[in-house]
Amino acid sequence: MAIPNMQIPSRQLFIDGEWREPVKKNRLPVINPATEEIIGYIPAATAEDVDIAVKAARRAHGRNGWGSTTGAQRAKFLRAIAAKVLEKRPELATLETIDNGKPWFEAASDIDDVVACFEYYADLAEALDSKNKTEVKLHLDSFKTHVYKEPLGVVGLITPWNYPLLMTTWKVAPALAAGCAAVLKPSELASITSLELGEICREVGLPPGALNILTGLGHEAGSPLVSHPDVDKIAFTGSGPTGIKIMTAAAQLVKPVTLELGGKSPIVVFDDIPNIDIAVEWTLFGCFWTNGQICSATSRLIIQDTIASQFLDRLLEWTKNIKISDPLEEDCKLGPVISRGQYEKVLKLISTAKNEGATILYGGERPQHLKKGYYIQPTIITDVDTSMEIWKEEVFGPVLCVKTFKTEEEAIELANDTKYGLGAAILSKDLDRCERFTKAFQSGIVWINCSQPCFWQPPWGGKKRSGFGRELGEWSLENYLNIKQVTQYVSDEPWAFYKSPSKL
Ligand SMILES: NC(=O)C1=CN([C@@H]2O[C@H](COP(=O)(O)OP(=O)(O)OC[C@H]3O[C@@H](n4cnc5c(N)ncnc54)[C@H](O)[C@@H]3O)[C@@H](O)[C@H]2O)C=CC1
Ligand SMILES: C[N+](C)(C)CCCC(=O)O
Ligand code: NA
Repeated sequence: MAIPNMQIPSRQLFIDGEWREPVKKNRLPVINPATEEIIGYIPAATAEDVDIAVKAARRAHGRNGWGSTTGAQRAKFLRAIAAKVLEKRPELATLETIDNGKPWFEAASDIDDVVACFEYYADLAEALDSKNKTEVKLHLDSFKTHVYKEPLGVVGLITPWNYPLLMTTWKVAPALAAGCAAVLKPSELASITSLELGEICREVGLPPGALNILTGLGHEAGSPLVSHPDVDKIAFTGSGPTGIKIMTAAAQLVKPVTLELGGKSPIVVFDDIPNIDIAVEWTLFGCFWTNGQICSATSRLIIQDTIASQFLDRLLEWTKNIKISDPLEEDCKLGPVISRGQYEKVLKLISTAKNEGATILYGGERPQHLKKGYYIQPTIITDVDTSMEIWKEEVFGPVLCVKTFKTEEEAIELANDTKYGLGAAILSKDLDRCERFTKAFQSGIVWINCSQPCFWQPPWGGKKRSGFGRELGEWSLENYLNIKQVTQYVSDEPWAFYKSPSKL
C-alpha cells in the first residue's frame, strides 16, 4: 500500500451543511507531533458559532426535518458516508497520522472501524422503524399503553484526540441513526479528519444541520456547547477533570451526559499461561498500542511472582524489538505522543516514579535516534509501591508499571486498587479462574487471554472514575433516544372519579 503524501485541507467550521468562517475569525495551528512543525490551521469556534450551529441543528431536527425521517431514510445516508470514508481511506489515514502521530497502518485500521461503525448504525437505524412503537401489556383493558422511541433532539458531542475520527464516529453514527441532529466539537489537538467527515457529509447530501462540526478550544467552543439551553444532551470522551467540569455545567440545566473517561486498567498474568510469548505480546499491545494513548490501556501489569523474572526478561526483549519511527514509515509500531504538553506530562510522571523510589527497568526517555518529535521510549517501571503516583494516575503514554503477587486474593486486590473502573485483563490457562476474576474485576470491560480488542457490537464503558453510560452496540443508540410512554383511555364508560352534578 503506497502511503499518500497529503497537505492539510483548508477548512472552515461546518455549519448548516456548508463551510462557515468563525464569527471571530480565530484559527488554531495544526502541529504534526512527529516533526513538531505547523502543517496547517483549523478554525477556532467561539460561543457565537456554537449558537449558530445549535440553531441550525434545531431547525434540521424540527418538523419534517431529520428528526421525522424514517430509520430506513437515515440508513441510506449512513451507508453513503461509510462508502465515501472507504473511498478516501488512504488519504484519511495519512491525515490522521500527520495530525495525531499514530502509525499509518493503525490509522488505516481505525478508518476500517469507522466504515464498519457507520454501516452497523445504518442497520440499527433501519431496525428502529419496527421498534419505535411497542405496546406494553397492562392488567386492565380500559387503557392501552405504548412506548415510543423517538430522537432525543439536538445533541452535543465532545471527543478526544487519541482516535480522532473513530471517537467522532462512535458518537456521530448512533446519534444520526437515532434521528438526532448533532453539534460535534472534536479535540483541538486532532481535528483534521473530523472536518473531513463534514466534507463527506456535504458530498453525500446529508440534510443541512443534521451534523455540524465546530473545531476549537475546550473552554471557548466545548464549554458553550455544554451550557447551551437548546442542547438536549452531551456525550463526552476525554479526561476525568474535564468530565467533571462538563457534568457540573450540565447539571445546572439538568442536562443528561454520558462520560467515557480515563482508566488505569490492570492486566493480571498467572504462571500457568501456556505460551509466554503470546502473553508478553498481549501485555505489550495492551499498553503500547496507539503510542500508549488508550483510555482502556492495561497499564498496570500484575504478574505472579513464580514467573515474574522470566516474564520480564522476555518482555524486555519484545519491547526492545518495537520499531519507533516516523509514523508514516510502513512498519512503524510506536510513533510520537500527541503534543508537547503530553510529552512533558508523561516524562514528568516517569521522573516522579523514579523520585518516589521505583526502578525504570527500560525506557523512560526520548529515543536516541529521534531528535525531533514528541517521541518517548516504551517504558517499563518496576519496584512500584501502591502509594506511588505511577500506580494511581493515568499516564496516557507508553508506560507500563509492574507489581508481583503470590495468591489470587492478592492479585484481585491489586487489580481493583484503582479509582478507575474501565477495563481489566486476565491471562491464565485456567478458565474457572478467569471466570472468578471476571466477576471480581470492578470494571465495565474484561479481556480474557487478550487485552484491548474492541468491536462495535458489544457495549463499551466503565464505572467508578471511568465514567458512566455505554457506547457502541444497541447501547449507544439508546443514548440518543427519548423513551415516551403513551397511555390511551379506550373505554366508553365515564371515569366516575367525581360525583356527577345533578342532571340539568
Ligand atoms: N481517557 C481518555 O479517553 C482521554 C484521556 N486524556 C487525558 O486527559 C489529559 C488532557 O487531555 P486533553 O486532550 O486536554 O483532554 P480533555 O479531556 O481536556 O479534552 C477532551 C475534549 O474535551 C474538550 N474540552 C476541554 N475542556 C472542556 C470544557 N471545559 N468544556 C467542554 N469541553 C471541553 C476538549 O476540547 C476536547 O475536545 C491528557 O493528558 C490525557 O492524560 C485525554 C484524551 C482522552
Ligand atoms: C479504540 N479503543 C477501544 C482501543 C479505545 C477507545 C477508547 C479510548 O481509548 O478513548
Ligand atoms: Na496534531
